[in-house]
Amino acid sequence: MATKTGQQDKMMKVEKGEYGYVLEDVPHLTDYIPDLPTFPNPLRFNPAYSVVKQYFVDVDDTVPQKVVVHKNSSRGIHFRRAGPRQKVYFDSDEVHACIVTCGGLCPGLNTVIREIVCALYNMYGVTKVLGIDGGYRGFYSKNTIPLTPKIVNDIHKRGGTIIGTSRGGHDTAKIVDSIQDREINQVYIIGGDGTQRGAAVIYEEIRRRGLKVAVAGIPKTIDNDIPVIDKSFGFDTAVEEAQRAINAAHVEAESTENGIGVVKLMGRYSGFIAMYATLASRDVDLCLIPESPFYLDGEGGLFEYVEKRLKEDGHMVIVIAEGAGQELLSKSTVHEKDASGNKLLKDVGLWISHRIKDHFANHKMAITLKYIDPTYMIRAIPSNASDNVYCTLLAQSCVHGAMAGYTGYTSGLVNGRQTYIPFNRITEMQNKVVITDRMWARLLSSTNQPSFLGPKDAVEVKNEPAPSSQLLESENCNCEDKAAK
Ligand SMILES: Nc1ncnc2c1ncn2[C@@H]1O[C@H](COP(=O)(O)OP(=O)(O)O)[C@@H](O)[C@H]1O
Ligand SMILES: O=P(O)(O)OC[C@H]1O[C@](O)(COP(=O)(O)O)[C@@H](O)[C@@H]1O
Ligand SMILES: [Mg+2]
Repeated sequence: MATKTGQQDKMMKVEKGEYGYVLEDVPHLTDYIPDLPTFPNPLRFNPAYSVVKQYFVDVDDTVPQKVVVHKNSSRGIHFRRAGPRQKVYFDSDEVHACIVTCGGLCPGLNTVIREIVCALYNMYGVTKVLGIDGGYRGFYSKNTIPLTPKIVNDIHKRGGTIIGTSRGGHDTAKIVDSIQDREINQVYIIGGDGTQRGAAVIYEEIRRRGLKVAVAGIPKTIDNDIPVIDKSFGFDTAVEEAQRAINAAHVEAESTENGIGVVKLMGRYSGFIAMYATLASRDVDLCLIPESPFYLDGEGGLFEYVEKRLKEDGHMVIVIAEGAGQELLSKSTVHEKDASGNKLLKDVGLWISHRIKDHFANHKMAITLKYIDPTYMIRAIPSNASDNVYCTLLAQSCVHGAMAGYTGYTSGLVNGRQTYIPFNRITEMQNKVVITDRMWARLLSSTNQPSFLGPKDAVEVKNEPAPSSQLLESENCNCEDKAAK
């Protein structure tokens, strides 16, 4: 995985305070363009917002990364609180914004686009907003789409992204040339870990050229593998939609003798969708994710467990994340890659279905197995009600930040508060299910599945340093170690 570039290291803004307080701050246009003029925030006169007490965020407001503390804990890492500021660094007439969506689809993309456009128009009186057609490469190879509140009015009811998306094709110099040529001064970039890495280098190049252009990211991925943030938008919608496939698998399985329903869900490197869909459903007997290796044959293996379940219940449901068990499918360490450099996966759902069928055929036990692959159906849909609200807050926070002159940040929810997070914190690692955490233990206890760990493996896994995961209890978060450094 790519990590911090030398440039990013140099540009990190870290401020320390009393009792171990650390602010991992985001860049501001005035860091490299001194004496920029400021303007009073037009929201002062907005009838909807002017009645709110303390509507503007205090310049010193920050949000802690870790909220579970002990009496003597140090205060730890904080991020700048998102929201409107008293002063803005762009005159409304001067703003020329653009929006781009990159990477795989995710429910809520259209809602985020809609709400960025509406926030710019309705809150800040901005009237020039462009959609970049088809992801990063659209900056230099395609036409743009003018975006107005009228054009985006109904788009949140549709899946996908009205401005298109793509993988690959990131040429930083050409993208920044295009931003300069079109006189764009606010760039809103919606995408996952790859996209945010791309945004970080675009920001660096813009800063190198000394341009007054704010670069703001909004994290997107249904895999929910972006670190630091509580969860990514669209994740809830995807988990909800996955229930339909699991229900179908359960109905098919329990309607026949020794019925097995297998459902494959997305999750390239992390099993959050599979884990949450399983926990929500209660009909799942076995959930397999990339973070938890498993084996098929012998004592404590998958076949033994399937046989036990069939003998006890007469049917079972298996949920498998697409990235699970890839090492069993192919011993090769050379993988095909997509245009963005992501590993292309083999179909583990089909593979496991065949292996289970072969096993029971060899053991002369009749089973009926149905394999359901709803992969793209759970992401090519509009976002649900709660994701819609979440997308709105993310989009508005992102716009407030750019208007206030912040740049080089991703907007994200941290412990229920909107924040601005420096790009490097989003791109330096990936969020994963922690299999020594309580959430995975809850799953094991709800499915009754084996952990596939012998006593020796269990001790080893327990002793491994735990990666940080915002969806999980914070004692497994390694943020404190970082703050202490
Ligand atoms: N390390 C990187 N540096 C610059 N651009 C990148 C990097 N990784 C990915 N990108 C660009 O980001 C875009 C989306 O990346 P991708 O991995 O497909 O999706 P996601 O952002 O959802 O993870 C692509 O256009 C890709 O070229
Ligand atoms: O077929 P595609 O479009 O490459 O998408 C497949 C991948 O997209 C994802 O849904 C999410 O990936 P990104 O977050 O990188 O966009 C993965 O779970 C899945 O492996
Ligand atoms: Mg990705």
